[in-house]
Amino acid sequence: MPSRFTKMHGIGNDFVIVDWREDPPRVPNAARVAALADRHTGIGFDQLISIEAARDPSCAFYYGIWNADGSPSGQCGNGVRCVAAWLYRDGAIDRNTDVRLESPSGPVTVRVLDEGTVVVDMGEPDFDPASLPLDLPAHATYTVHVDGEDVTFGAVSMGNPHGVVFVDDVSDPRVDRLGPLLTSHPVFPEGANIGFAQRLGPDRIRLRVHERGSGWTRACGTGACAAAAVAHALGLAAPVVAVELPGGTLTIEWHGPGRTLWMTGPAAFVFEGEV
Ligand SMILES: N[C@H](CCC[C@H](N)C(=O)O)C(=O)O
Repeated sequence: MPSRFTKMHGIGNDFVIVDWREDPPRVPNAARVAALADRHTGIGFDQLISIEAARDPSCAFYYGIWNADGSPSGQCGNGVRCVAAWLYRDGAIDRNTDVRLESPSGPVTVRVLDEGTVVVDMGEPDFDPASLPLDLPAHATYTVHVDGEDVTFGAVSMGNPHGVVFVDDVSDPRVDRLGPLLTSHPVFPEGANIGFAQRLGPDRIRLRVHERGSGWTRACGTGACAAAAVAHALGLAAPVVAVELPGGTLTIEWHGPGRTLWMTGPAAFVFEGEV
């Protein structure tokens, strides 16, 4: 990978952004990504994100996403806000203007409100187990046996797979135990990001997410979208929900099937670097 990078974060979910717009598409070496993600011996990040030339001519740019262990992801909600803020600061896109960007799982539309706030049309949440992928027949919720107990979750794809477990208290040690076990549970053949959601009211959810490939993160944008979508689908949430993650709060708006979902939140620059 080229040596220059920008360190950014979206409510504490941190990224190394690399500019590969002039380069042919490539897949970074997983071991190299994992070495750079190491917080003691590398740069440290939850996800590596590349900005590349669009492959879909209807989109302005493409972005690629790799987890801290080097595995690829189809989508990243906090990351796409950082990509939009990066492109705006670079002069490549305008503010208050809808711009289509191409993710590995298809297009999303971003609008930079100012350099630090971005709203994203994340597309329609997909509850089809086949597209998650989830190795169970379609249902509103699913129950699996994990570590001696039955755990019930809702599941949705936001371009990447999510399971959402409603709990009374996200700080319960049970959450710490179940996160890694569910992420790698055989019902998710490609793994999943697992959100533990505490409903604080119809318009407020507290959430912690154990991410596939990156572990516990301070925030997961697609996890916030997934929690709000599952809560709305189960009749537990209003269309506009504030999702409180350990690193900050995102606003998620979804009006139900046939509609796309909107995520609004911050994007922050940390430093420029070279390796
Ligand atoms: N942190 C990201 C999600 C990364 C998802 C990744 N862990 C996966 O393998 O799907 C977000 O803000 O949406």
